[in-house]
Amino acid sequence: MNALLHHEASTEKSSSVAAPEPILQMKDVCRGYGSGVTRSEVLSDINLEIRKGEFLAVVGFSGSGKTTFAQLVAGLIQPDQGTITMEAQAVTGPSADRGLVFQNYSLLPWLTVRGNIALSVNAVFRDWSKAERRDHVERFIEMVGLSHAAHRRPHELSGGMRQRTSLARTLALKPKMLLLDEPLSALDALTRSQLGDEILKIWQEERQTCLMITNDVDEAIMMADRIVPLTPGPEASLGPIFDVEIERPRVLAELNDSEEFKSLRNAVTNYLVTVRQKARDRETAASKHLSFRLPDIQPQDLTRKGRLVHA
Ligand SMILES: Nc1ncnc2c1ncn2[C@@H]1O[C@H](COP(=O)(O)OP(=O)(O)OP(=O)(O)O)[C@@H](O)[C@H]1O
Repeated sequence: MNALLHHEASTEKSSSVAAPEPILQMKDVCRGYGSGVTRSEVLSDINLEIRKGEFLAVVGFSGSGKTTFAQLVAGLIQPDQGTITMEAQAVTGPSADRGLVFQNYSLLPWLTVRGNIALSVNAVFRDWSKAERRDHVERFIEMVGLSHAAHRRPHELSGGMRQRTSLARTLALKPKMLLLDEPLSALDALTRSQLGDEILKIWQEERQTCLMITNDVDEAIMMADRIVPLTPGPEASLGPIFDVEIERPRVLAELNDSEEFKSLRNAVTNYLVTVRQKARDRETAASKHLSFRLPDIQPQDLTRKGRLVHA
């Protein structure tokens, strides 16, 4: 496999240079939904260490379990098996330490941009003075470039502006770790790339740990230090980690001509396509062993006189 492929996600064995200490660890995590015959195992044997200060991207196909993964890390749902720890503390519920930005903004429609951000800031930083909180809110509105629209309500904003508001609201809580669950997927290509650049800029300034979930390999390479593919479900697991050693700042227009970028994109995409094909082959092979027993019934001639059914 490709030289950029560093190591298995499940085996964070040390190399000669010590890796930065992990902020979050997932050990043997499994998670499914339902019970009995309707039970489906979504994630299986997830092992991962997220390093302090890094930008890690999890890439997977639609339906593989990416949102389930993000919700587990956020503490919104619990593993059926295995453990998740952040700075040696078990993750047992949501925390202001892990700020989640969803793909569908989740803003309160009756509050303005400023009001949506202030609501969270006031709830979390209760011991701050009013003036401190107000300045803090304004700083984050400015950081995401929304000062001109701070008085507008969500229905008066474009999709990109709503996502910026949602990002500012989460960033303003100063989480140790930022969880981005397909934050750009609902946006058009131009807004997507602009907001992607802004997220990177903020990440570089604030040096928070960032975990982004995406189905877009190019976006992952553009933004991340490391990429982990999520294999197709059911029982999705993590594949090998790919290191992204392309220098920052990365400019998408320039990356398209970069051999390093193309080779990494091929390596990640080929890995995902190959595991998906293997999963499909397994399904096809399994379905061949299924035998259906037809009911023992005699066909009846419904056209016989007196029995013809007219529509
Ligand atoms: N609350 C739930 N109850 C039952 N099944 C669920 C639930 N949430 C997700 N699933 C199932 O788990 C699987 C993975 O869903 P999930 O949303 O985690 O995937 P995803 O990779 O984020 O998908 P997409 O990219 O399409 O948003 C799907 O088959 C989905 O139907």
